Amino acid sequence: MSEFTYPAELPIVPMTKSPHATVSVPGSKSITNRAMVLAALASRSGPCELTGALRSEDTEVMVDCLTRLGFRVDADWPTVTVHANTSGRIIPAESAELFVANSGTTMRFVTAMVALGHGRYRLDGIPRMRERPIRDLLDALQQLGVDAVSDAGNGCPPVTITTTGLAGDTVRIRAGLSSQFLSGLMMAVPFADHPIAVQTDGPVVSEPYIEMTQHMLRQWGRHAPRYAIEPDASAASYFFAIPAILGGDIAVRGMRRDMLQGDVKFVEALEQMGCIVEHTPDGIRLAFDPTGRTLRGIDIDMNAISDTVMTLAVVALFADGPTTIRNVAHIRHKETDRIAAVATELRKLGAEVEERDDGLTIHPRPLTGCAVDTYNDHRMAMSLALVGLKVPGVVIRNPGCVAKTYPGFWHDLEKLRGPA
Ligand SMILES: O=C(O)C1=C[C@@H](OP(=O)(O)O)[C@@H](O)[C@H](O)C1
Ligand SMILES: C=C(OP(=O)(O)O)C(=O)O
Repeated sequence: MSEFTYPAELPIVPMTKSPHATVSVPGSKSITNRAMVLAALASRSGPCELTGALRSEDTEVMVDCLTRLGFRVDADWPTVTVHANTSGRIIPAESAELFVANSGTTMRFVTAMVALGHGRYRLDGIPRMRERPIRDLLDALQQLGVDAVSDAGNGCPPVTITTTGLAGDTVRIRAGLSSQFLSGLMMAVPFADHPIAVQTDGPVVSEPYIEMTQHMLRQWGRHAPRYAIEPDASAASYFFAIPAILGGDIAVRGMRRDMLQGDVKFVEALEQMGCIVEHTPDGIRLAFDPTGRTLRGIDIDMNAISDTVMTLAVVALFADGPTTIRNVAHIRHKETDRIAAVATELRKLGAEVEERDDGLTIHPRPLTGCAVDTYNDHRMAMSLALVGLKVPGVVIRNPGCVAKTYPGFWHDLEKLRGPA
């Protein structure tokens, strides 16, 4: 991402006034990457123009993968056009070497997608991607007659998919480590040349993403000539958290309670802590008036909205009692082990944190600013920055890691301060 460059360390300057602002966030990563996959798979029926797409590392690797697979994709961000596929094959290329950096959606969705093709495809990513699970998806593809293997034999990328298309009429898949295995399979099977029933085996994490996939498949039908992408609800969580910490109010344009992204429910967690949520025709406004009151600590199951765990953990530092976050064991397999990472960094800032296999309890304590590590995790960086808006001396290491889903984050945060 050449548009934004950041130093190795970014000191966060506290905000001296409570903000009163309306902000816009970029398009949803999850919807952008699903829309590109569906547009490509449906492109034998015609082209598709996506509007409001997110430009970030996770979506640029998706464009690159589709291009290497022989699809014609023009990215004129935030508009992406997937041209008609006239190759006569569902996956135009018969072989490809694909690199997904650390994009879980791209790795899992494209692995399922290429299984529809005829040929041999290899997918790899950065070292952390080589530690992120994919075995359950490979097992499902094997049931459908595909030679789908983890090259190192450890159930993680790189993966090699050798295929002549999907065979069989039923498949069972586990999605207890990541819902992306199931979403990827659900997007691929409707494009097989015969019906295939998908069944789940055991619990499914991050359920709202499955609903998103189902909903988008219905919206697509055989082919969608145009598709508008919602703004990113996970990105909005950082802005909603600011008035919870500093008082004031922030509205995020385009947020709606009925949007496709489950993470819009993050505002309900803040509401439980004592914030006021207002739904307007333009978006959602979050307000908190700290005069004469404090934020309440809460006990919450965040399985459905786990990308916002770190945002909530940071807000919890400023509550009047402990906050317990439960049922998110799967976030140990994301950009980093997020339970361990957030516990370590919040302790550095002075909080008392109890870490469990599937969550954590944060006990607010007096905080002292310091340099914090972000583990090359965009959400660690964006969440920890919020501490620095209140506590002097917070320095974010490797702030550039926000490029994974929100390259303009630091710029948008700065805009909140208004003219100097
Ligand atoms: O399907 C998706 O778009 C996503 C699903 C979630 O992953 P898991 O299912 O691995 O929890 C989420 O964390 C990720 O950011 C995006
Ligand atoms: C977990 C995330 O991404 P992914 O799994 O798509 O890499 C995220 O964006 O927080």
